[in-house]
Amino acid sequence: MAKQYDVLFRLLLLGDSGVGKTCLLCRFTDNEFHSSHISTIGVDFKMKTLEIDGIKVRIQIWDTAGQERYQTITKQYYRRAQGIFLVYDITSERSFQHIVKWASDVDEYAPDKVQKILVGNKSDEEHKRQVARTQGDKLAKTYGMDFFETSACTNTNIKESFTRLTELVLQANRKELDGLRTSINEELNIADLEDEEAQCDTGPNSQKACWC
Ligand SMILES: Nc1nc2c(ncn2[C@@H]2O[C@H](COP(=O)(O)OP(=O)(O)OP(=O)(O)O)[C@@H](O)[C@H]2O)c(=O)[nH]1
Repeated sequence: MAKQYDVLFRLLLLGDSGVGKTCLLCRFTDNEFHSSHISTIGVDFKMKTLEIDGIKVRIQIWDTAGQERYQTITKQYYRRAQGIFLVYDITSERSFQHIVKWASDVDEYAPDKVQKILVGNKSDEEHKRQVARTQGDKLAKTYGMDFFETSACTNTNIKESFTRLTELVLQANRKELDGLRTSINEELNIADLEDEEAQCDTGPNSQKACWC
């Protein structure tokens, strides 16, 4: 049976309760949007496979509870993440201010190599905006992160932001990736040889054409 994926990465969604982490995930994996807010309890995850540069990347995306009371549990998931979304809600100045706290938790608990991007969600709610796009841009630059304004509601920049973080994780794991490419190529070469051998064995002029 063909391999379903070449590499597996873990991504984590962090941010205050209600910024839309679960909705971002549901939109990305199932193309669904729920208007009700049912707070995540602890952590939950969903999977999706993306193909980047010919590599099938399986991503396991962990959705964490934004509520303070679950922080002890959720922090245990930081250290196994290769990529992190820091999410705020563009209609909540408070959720934007808290990004500093989320980022400092990431510095403390996640691996040094972890890749991060900043996401300002609910961009469809322009009339309620409290955080200017330039503020998001500026903060992202301070941290050296990419920045996306998204809407899980209108499906804006969802695929783009998940793909971008996955690309960054792939780049950061380039060494392992090159090893993977070699083994993929070796597998392909072996498969080619096997095909050739099969043709030699079964071809009509196998005695004449075959050198093996
Ligand atoms: N208008 C709008 N509403 C959104 C968007 N994303 C999420 N919401 C709404 O915001 C509320 C909270 O969304 P959730 O995805 O449950 O938030 P969360 O960050 O996972 O919350 P916790 O699990 O408590 O940490 C829900 O009522 C969603 O429908 C969006 O892009 N636009």
